[in-house]
Order: sequence, then structure tokens, then C-alpha cells
Amino acid sequence: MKILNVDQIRSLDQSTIQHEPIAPINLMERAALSFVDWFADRFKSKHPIKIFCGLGNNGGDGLAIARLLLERTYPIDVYVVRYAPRESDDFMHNHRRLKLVTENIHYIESATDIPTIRHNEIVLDAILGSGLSRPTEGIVKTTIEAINRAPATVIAVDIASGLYTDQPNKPGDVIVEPDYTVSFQLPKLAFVLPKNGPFVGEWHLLDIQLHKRFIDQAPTSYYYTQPKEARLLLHKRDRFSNKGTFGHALLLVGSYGKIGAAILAARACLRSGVGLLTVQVPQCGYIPLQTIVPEAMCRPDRNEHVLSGTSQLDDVPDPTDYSTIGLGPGIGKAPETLAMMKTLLPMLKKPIVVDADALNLLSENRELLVYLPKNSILTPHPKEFERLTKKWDNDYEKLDLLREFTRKYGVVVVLKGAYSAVATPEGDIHFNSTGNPGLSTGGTGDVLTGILTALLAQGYDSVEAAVLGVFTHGLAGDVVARKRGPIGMVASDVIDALSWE
Ligand SMILES: NC(=O)C1=CN([C@@H]2O[C@H](COP(=O)(O)OP(=O)(O)OC[C@H]3O[C@@H](n4cnc5c(N)ncnc54)[C@H](O)[C@@H]3O)[C@@H](O)[C@H]2O)[C@@H](O)CC1
Ligand SMILES: Nc1ncnc2c1ncn2[C@@H]1O[C@H](COP(=O)(O)OP(=O)(O)O)[C@@H](O)[C@H]1O
Ligand SMILES: [K+]
Repeated sequence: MKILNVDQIRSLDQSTIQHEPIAPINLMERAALSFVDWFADRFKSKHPIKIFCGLGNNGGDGLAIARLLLERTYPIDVYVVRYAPRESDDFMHNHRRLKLVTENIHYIESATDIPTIRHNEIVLDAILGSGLSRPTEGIVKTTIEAINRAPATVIAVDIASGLYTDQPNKPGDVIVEPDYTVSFQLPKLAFVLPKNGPFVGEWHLLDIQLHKRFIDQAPTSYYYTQPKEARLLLHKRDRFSNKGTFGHALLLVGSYGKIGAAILAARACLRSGVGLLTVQVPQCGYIPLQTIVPEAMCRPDRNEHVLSGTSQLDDVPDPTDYSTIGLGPGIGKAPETLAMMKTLLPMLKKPIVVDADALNLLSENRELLVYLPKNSILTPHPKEFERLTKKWDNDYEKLDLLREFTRKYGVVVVLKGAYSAVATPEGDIHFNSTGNPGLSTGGTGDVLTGILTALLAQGYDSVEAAVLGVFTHGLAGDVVARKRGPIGMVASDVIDALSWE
């Protein structure tokens, strides 16, 4: 699914109005109707609803929603925040219609007009939408502050008032902090950025049948991975396949005290369809690995405690023996391990997966970055990415850094976290839609490395592997969270819940 910018969203509305064709006021009615259907589905008991409206089309949405809620016998009060002399046409139209059916329309011009909001009430925020052009101030700001202090459930219509759709807010900007954001058709970039968490809440999209051809043709570099898009990436298995068809992966993982990371990565790799798996671990990992993961072959390193690359079986692994390599989980930063990377990286010709301390070694030895084979997948969490690049001031700057880095080195970066971002060498960014805070637990990143290594070994293109792997990893986390809640989740549960259907 595409994420479009604010100008494109405006053009999309216009294109819908022209091509369907539909009058703007009827499009607003359709948006309001879909909002009210969503609302009535979730909020069955008829608690008092306070609807705060601005004077533009977001306010127009709020007024139309108020009328439709009234038709469904919800008790409503409408508060129009009079911050400017002019209203939009569709606001005025809905204002006239609402006045015919209720007297509960109030006007906020100064702080004393702001009502007390009680805990059993529901607040709808329709003050400012995607038309925001400057930080909130004056009576708008004071009203938002009152909403944020209130103990009520707050639902933002389209986007929280004061939050920019696709540019950074400044620290100190006053923005509605909703429990829910209910928006239309396409996600907004603001919804998937970590710093915006408090200003978005749980978000939902409603399909209001905006012009499909416009969306299909609109250029963008931002995407949001939907289940059916991820499913399309999945390779079908040929009836006459054999284990050679699905590649031979090598994992270079683990160190003394972190053999668990090796085991998690290995188990996840096997559960993600790899044909054959060899795992090189320091000697101390040999027995646990062979015992717990009998499906994997093991190359014990000559070194007892850390990876040095050379094995007791032969010398450094010959990369041409393997379809791909997964490097990093649990390896630590010993000089022997750095030496292994210095030997190995220049030998590589096919994309690999790089995670954890392998990334940290790269940030401390940046001259090695140029040896990363094109289209390799790097999986930093934000701290690791910061070490590879530099500190950023806001999430938009972070996206610029992501794009700069993937273009410069020709690699794919999976920046992990909620809505993990898969950044491609071409500069596209795919935000993931699955996953939950239960995944914030040690070892889930090692599981992801195992998954991505398995997909590369099977011949997936790197971007497709990253998008599909990150999606499936998050989905497994969601399955576990539904069964036992997010709090008790451990990384092994995620492996057990992996499903490739
Ligand atoms: N056909 C359409 O255009 C549709 C639009 N919809 C709604 O329309 C909204 C966008 O409407 P508008 O473009 O009228 O914009 P808004 O309703 O977001 O804002 C209204 C006006 O307020 C002014 N403003 C901006 N920042 C301000 C600030 N900080 N303080 C005070 N005033 C400020 C601007 O002049 C802006 O045009 C969407 O968010 C959505 O809710 C929906 O009805 C769906 C269809
Ligand atoms: N709040 C969250 N929502 C969704 N996914 C999350 C969240 N927190 C963490 N994750 C996912 O969990 C994984 C954690 O990886 P990482 O930080 O490398 O952990 P570790 O190093 O312990 O294995 C990543 O895939 C990340 O996207
Ligand atoms: K709003």
C-alpha cells in the first residue's frame, strides 16, 4: 500500500471528485458515514460525545459526523473553535444542516468557553486535519491543551490536530494526544514514525473509495506492507523440488555466553525453508548446537570462545560453497572476529545478512563497508544504525540518513522497531505493518537474521526477502501475543509461531 504526501492526498480527493464523479460535500458525507460505522461498531454504549470542530474541512467532517451520530441517537455536543474569520464551504454546508437538527452547538472563542470534559465521555478531535500549515497557537492551542488534560477517550478524525502529515513538528508544538486516530484510505507517513506515538495512538484506516487509478499511478518512495502484498512475495514450492533447490546457508554466529543467539538464528533459519544449514560457532557452542538443533550441520571454529573464521574441519569457510551467509548474532567484538570479517568480506560475491555485533564492528571499521556485497541486508536497531551513521534530530532526518546510506553502499537496511523500515538501494522505504511490543525482548532480532538468511538462500531478491521476512517475523509475534499476551513472549515462541502460508 502506498503512503502519499499531503499534496498528493489533496490531489487524490480532487481526482476522485472529478472522475467518479462526486460532489465534494458528498465525499465528505461518505467519509463521515464510514467514520460513524466504525465508531458505532466499537462504542456501543451511549456515553456523551463532545465533538471539537475547526473551520476547515476537518471541522466539516466533524459536523457531518455529529449529525450522523445524532441520527443513531448518540448524545452529542459540538464545540466549534472560532480561531479565524472564514469557514470552508463544506464546513458551512454541514453547519447549516446540523443547526436544523440540534441546538447543542457551542462556540469557543476564549478559554472560558471550553467545557469540562469528564472521564466517561468521548472526545472527537476534528479541529485541524491535513491542512495544518503552522504550529497551533491561541485558542486552538488552549483547546488542545484542555483535551489533552481530560480523562476522556479521545479519537482524532483523520489526524491529530497539530500533527503534520509528512514533516517534522518542533519540540513543544501542542498537538492532540488521541487514543485512536481514524483516517481515510491511505496511511500517513506521520503514523509510522516512533516519535509520533503519543500523537497517533491506535490508528485505523477506512476505505472511502478514493480514485484507484490515481493511487496506482502516484509516484512515491514510501510503502506500508499489507498482508496480501506480503503473501504475493512468497515463492511456491515445486512438487519436484529437493533440498538443493532451497539453498545452503551458512550462519556465522555466537560466542561464549551468547550461544543462545546462534541457536535462535539457526532454528529460525530452518523454520523459514532453507534447504541446508551449516552453522559455524566457537567450540564452546558445538555440543549445545548439535544437541538442540540436530537439523543443522556444525563447523566448530578453532577458537574456543569466539569466532575466528578458521574451523577445525578446514580453513576459513569458502563462500562459494554457500548460497548466502548470515553474520552477527551473538558474535561479540573480539579482535579474532574482526580479523575474520576482514578476511571474509572481500571474498564475498553474493548478498549476505549482517546483524548485531557484525554491524558494530563495521561502524568501528568503516573502511570495511565497501566490501559488503551489493544488495546485502543489514538489520540494525536504531542504536546500531546511529553508530553506522550519526545522530538524528527527528524521524524525518533519520529517513534521509537511511536513504543516503542504502544508496551509498548499495545495500538494503532493515531499521528495526515498531513499523520496521526496509530501505532499498533505490531509496524506497517499506514500513512493516505487523509486530507488537511483545517483540521487544532479547533474541527476536537473532530470529529475524535466521529468517532473512533462509530467504536469501532460497533465491529471494534482497528487497523481497527483507519485506517478506520482516512481515512474517512480526506476524508470528502477533500470533504469540494473541495467545499469551505480549508480556510473556520470548524469542523461541516467535520461531514456533512462524507460518509461511
Ligand atoms: N474532499 C476532501 O478534501 C476531503 C477532506 N477531508 C477532510 O479535510 C481535511 C483537510 O481539510 P482542509 O484542507 O480544509 O484543512 P484543515 O481542516 O486541516 O484546516 C483548515 C484550515 O486551517 C488553517 N490552519 C492551518 N494550520 C492552522 C493552525 N495551526 N491554526 C489555525 N489554523 C490553521 C489553514 O488555512 C487550513 O486550510 C482532512 O484532514 C479531512 O479531515 C475529508 O472530508 C475527506 C474528503
Ligand atoms: N514495539 C515493537 N513493535 C514491533 N516490533 C518490535 C517492537 N520492539 C521490537 N520489535 C522487533 O523485535 C526485534 C528486536 O530486534 P533486536 O533489537 O535486534 O533484538 P535482539 O538484539 O535482542 O535480538 C526487531 O525485529 C524489532 O522490529
Ligand atoms: K483532527
